Amino acid sequence: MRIELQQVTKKYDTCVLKNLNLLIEDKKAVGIMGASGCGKSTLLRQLAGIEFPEEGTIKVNDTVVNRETVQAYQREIGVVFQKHSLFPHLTLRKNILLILETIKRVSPDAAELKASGLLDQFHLTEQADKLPRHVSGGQAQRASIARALCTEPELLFLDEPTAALDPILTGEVLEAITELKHLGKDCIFVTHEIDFLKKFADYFVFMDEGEIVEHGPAGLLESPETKKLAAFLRREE
Ligand SMILES: Nc1ncnc2c1ncn2[C@@H]1O[C@H](COP(=O)(O)OP(=O)(O)OP(=O)(O)O)[C@@H](O)[C@H]1O
Repeated sequence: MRIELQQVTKKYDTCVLKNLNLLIEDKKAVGIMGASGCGKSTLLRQLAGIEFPEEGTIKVNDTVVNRETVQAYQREIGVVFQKHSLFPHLTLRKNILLILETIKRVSPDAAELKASGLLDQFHLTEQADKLPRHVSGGQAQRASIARALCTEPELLFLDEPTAALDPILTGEVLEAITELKHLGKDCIFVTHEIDFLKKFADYFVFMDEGEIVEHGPAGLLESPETKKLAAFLRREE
């Protein structure tokens, strides 16, 4: 994937992203890390076109992400949030079928086949016909990942997908995320799971108070240049 940020500024009550500049090329899995409240999820939302910055330009692969391009762009990406975003009144299977039939406009038979394949891949066959509230948080989150994949996006955004889970379910979901790599999907991943990130990501972005303090490939975590990143990594150990 290729990500380019030029002078990106996002304000709510205060300035949350402060003049971000970044160029990442030819990476498969980018991890965004930093202390709570530093702006990681806000950056991810701008990259996914869920919100737009007040200033600056965001380019992901060949698309300048803005209000004009966002509709087509969002058909090409998948997003998984902290808490699963499944429709509560639909079974796991129907959550996937709905997306396939309405967004991808595939025939009911083809949709059934695709949904069953994805549910099987994420070890959810036994839960396929249950409602989200009748499965575990980890299973629901795995179903969210399966649903995000059903439109066959090349690029997936994951915003702390394990934040709401206990350690066992976290392990389960992280395993499912590892699958994404085998599937050849590009991922942009916000997480507190630094150990997992070390194994998963091939590029790291470290943020602090709305700024990108350091970014680079794996060596970044072994020999941080700034005291801020060194301190952050010590705290996370
Ligand atoms: N919709 C919003 N309206 C107002 N302020 C917001 C909004 N979303 C985020 N913020 C504020 O922006 C700052 C950055 O939040 P963000 O969620 O991006 O941080 P984060 O690094 O992802 O944090 P965490 O790791 O705790 O999820 C915080 O101070 C937060 O309170």
